Amino acid sequence: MPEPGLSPLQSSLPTAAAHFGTHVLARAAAPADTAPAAGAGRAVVATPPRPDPGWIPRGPTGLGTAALSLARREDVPATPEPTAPAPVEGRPIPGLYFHPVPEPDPVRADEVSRRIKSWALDEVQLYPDDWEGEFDGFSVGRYMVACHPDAPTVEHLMLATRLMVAENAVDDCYCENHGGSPVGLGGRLLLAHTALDPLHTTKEYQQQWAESLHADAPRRAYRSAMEYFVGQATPSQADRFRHDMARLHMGYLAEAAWTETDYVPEVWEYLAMRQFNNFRPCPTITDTVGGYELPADLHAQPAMQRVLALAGNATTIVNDLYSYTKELATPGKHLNLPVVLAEREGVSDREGYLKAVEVHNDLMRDFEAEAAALAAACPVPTVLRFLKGVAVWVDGNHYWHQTNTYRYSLPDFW
Ligand SMILES: CC(C)=CCC/C(C)=C(\C)COP(=O)(O)OP(=O)(O)O
Ligand SMILES: [Mg+2]
Repeated sequence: MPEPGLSPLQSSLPTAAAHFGTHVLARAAAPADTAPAAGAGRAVVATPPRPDPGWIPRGPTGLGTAALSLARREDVPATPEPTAPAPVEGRPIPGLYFHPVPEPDPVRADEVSRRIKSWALDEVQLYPDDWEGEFDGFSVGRYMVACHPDAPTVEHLMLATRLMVAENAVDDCYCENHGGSPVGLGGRLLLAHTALDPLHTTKEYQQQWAESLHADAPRRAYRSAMEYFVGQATPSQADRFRHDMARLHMGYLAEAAWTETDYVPEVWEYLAMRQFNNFRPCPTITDTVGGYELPADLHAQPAMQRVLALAGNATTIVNDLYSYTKELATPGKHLNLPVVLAEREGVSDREGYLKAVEVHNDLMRDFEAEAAALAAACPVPTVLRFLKGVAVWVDGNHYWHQTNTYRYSLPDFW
């Protein structure tokens, strides 16, 4: 049984780590530019964050071990005075089960914001001038710093940040409101997917393909972000990511097919589509961003796959809830869980929304229970750290949605 006040994951993971006792590597000193430690508060309602419980295995310490660790200090400019954390804006959805996170380190967030803008403008020519406000309003630096508090350096954070921006560019420009359309989407996605999973063909055609990767902003972004990622990830981490992205693209295609035929899926069908059109590619790179590797066979075990699916689903329904009013305001019917519930179960918009909150909460609780069970059954340090990384990503994702008042606002249902 979980201790009172702790989620099942919180209470079982330290136990599992303690089981490993002397095998767990000593904690490496956190770099000066790191955000608050990964032990975010894990209570149901907003409570002050807990300190790092200290059970997350870090890199080796001691004389001569610095070269073994990716967790080096880094050249992020120090602020002369400690910067007071910005107050959290935006209110959480009433009744939503979530865990508050420590305010992301503003120095890191600013540095990631600076580097990502320079990448977007100078390296991949991502957007025209008049999209700048929207790019800034996305606040991707704060997002990624909140989701990856254990990243050893800003460059590790940049791996996740470039991919996040590229993924959103593909969604916006191919599928949604920046010129996207369901018509012809399959062809566009397939060709963009080759920026992640390269074409191997004859010399004659290889060149044309290579040039195509520079033909539009989504492909330039995918190509470049993947090049950086592959430079840091192991081959199996890169392959894991490609698999998750193929899942994502399949989800986009199902959503587009339903839009084209005006089909409103049954609730379970919608949930199946949203399991693929999903944030999953983001938490599953937590080990690469953290500078370690969850071995492929441990990632592939069915219990881990279930945990990842549940985590991805909870994070994605969070998006459906926070983006509900934004999506209502777009032309045509935008599918999200509250809309599908209201239509398919014949309830009011408000009841559909409130039921979607319950679906989310059940997914979150299942995720936490399954993660705790896996941690107890397989208390390997990389498994424990990875599970923690996924849980922290889930919490950081909620934080970003709640606080991104530029992008999201809540409906008037309470
Ligand atoms: C970052 C990433 C892998 C995104 C893939 C899918 C995606 C864009 C989401 C899960 C977000 O959902 P949605 O398209 O509804 O986004 P907004 O509501 O427009 O923020
Ligand atoms: Mg949405």
